[in-house]
Amino acid sequence: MPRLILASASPRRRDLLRQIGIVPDGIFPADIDESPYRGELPHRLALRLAEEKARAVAPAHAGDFVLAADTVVGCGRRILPKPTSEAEARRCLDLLSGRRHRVTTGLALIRPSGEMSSRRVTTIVTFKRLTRAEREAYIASGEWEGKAGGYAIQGMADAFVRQINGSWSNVVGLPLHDCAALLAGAGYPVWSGRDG
Ligand SMILES: Cc1cn([C@H]2C[C@H](O)[C@@H](COP(=O)(O)OP(=O)(O)OP(=O)(O)O)O2)c(=O)[nH]c1=O
Repeated sequence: MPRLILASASPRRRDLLRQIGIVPDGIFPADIDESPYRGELPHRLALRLAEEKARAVAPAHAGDFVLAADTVVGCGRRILPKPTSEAEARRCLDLLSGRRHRVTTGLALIRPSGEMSSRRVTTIVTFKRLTRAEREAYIASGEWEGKAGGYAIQGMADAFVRQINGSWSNVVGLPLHDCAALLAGAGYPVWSGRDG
C-alpha cells in the first residue's frame, strides 16, 4: 500500500480528507514563503503555492504520494490576506460585503515516481450586504483569524453566504471531488481496499 503524505498544517484539510475515508500516513507542513509576486493573479498564486508546498516536502518522502493545497480568496485581481488583526479582518469583510468573490484552491500531488499532477478549483461565493452589527459580531468571534479572506464558511460566516457556485469543500480548503479524482488518477487507491 503506497503511503500518503499530507503537506499541510491545516486541521480542516485533514478533516475533509477523513470525510471521504482518506487518512494520511504522515503530516508534514511545508514552510514556504506565501507572498504573491507583484501583479500575480489569485488563481495563479493558489496553484503556484500548492506546487511549491508539494515540492518542498517531497524530497524527504521519496516513493510516497505527497499532497499539498493552497487556498486563495480573490476579489477581481486583488488577493485578500489571511488577516492577523481585527482592522485587517474588517477591511476584508467590507470588501466582500454585498459582492461576489472567488475562492481558488490549488492542488498538487507528487506520485511515487516523482511526477507531479496539479489543478486548481474555483468557487464563486456571494456575500449578503453585511450590517455593522453582523460585521462586528463576526470580528468578535475571532473566527477570521488565519483564514484566507478573513472568514470561514465552515463557521458563522456561512450565514453571510447568499449564494455559492461550485464546491463548498473547496472554500474550506480542499475540493473533495477534484482531490479524489486527482488521487485516483495518479493511482492512489481511493476507493479500493476498504471492504476488508
Ligand atoms: C475562505 C476560507 C478559508 N479557510 C482557510 C483554509 C486554509 O487553512 C486557509 C488558507 O490558507 P492556506 O495557506 O491554504 O493553508 P494553511 O496555511 O491553513 O495550511 P498549509 O499551508 O500548511 O496547507 O484559510 C477556511 O478554513 N474557511 C474558509 O471559508
